[in-house]
Amino acid sequence: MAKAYDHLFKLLLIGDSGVGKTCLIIRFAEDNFNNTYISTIGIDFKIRTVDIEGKKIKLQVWDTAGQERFKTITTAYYRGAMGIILVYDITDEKSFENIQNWMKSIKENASAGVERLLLGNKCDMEAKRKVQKEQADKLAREHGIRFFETSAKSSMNVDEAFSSLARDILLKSGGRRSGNGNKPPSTDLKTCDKKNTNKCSLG
Ligand SMILES: Nc1nc2c(ncn2[C@@H]2O[C@H](COP(=O)(O)OP(=O)(O)OP(=O)(O)O)[C@@H](O)[C@H]2O)c(=O)[nH]1
Repeated sequence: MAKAYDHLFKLLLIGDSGVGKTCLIIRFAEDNFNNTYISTIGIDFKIRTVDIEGKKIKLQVWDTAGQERFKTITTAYYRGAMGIILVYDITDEKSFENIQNWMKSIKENASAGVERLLLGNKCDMEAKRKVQKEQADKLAREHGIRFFETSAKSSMNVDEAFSSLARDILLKSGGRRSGNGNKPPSTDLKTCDKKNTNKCSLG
């Protein structure tokens, strides 16, 4: 049987607790949104295959817990990631200030040359905005990475952000990556149950 995809890319979302990492992944993978907040415990992933430059790219998107107490578990997953998405909440200045710490954590734990992307989430909450777009634009420029403002709630820029990261990885790899390159700790596991558990089942 023909392979259902040309490339498998592993992406990882990091950022403070509550910025909307899980919601962004759910919007991207399932086109859904829930206002209820259940903090992620440990790590989880979802899958969606997208078409980029005529190639079928299977994206395995890993969700990390933002809480400090899970740091040892979550940083162990940085190494196998081909792309890391740093998320802050545009209504929460502290989550933006902490991006510098998350950048440092990437430097310490991820593979050299990992593609990075900055997202300012919850851009549907304009009235509560604390972080100006220009500040984030500047930070992204300083680090030489792309930046989008997104809303997991309204869908704004969610597909665009994931696709742009996947495209950058594809271009960087020259389309040479095989399906099982950079294997993450549980890449042979196909499904994970919902948030709040870190249990995966064999696919
Ligand atoms: N208005 C609005 N609310 C959002 C958006 N994204 C997430 N939220 C809300 O923010 C809260 C936290 O979202 P999560 O996705 O669970 O946050 P997280 O970053 O995964 O948090 P941890 O698992 O603790 O690291 C939830 O109540 C969501 O409904 C968004 O784009 N707009």
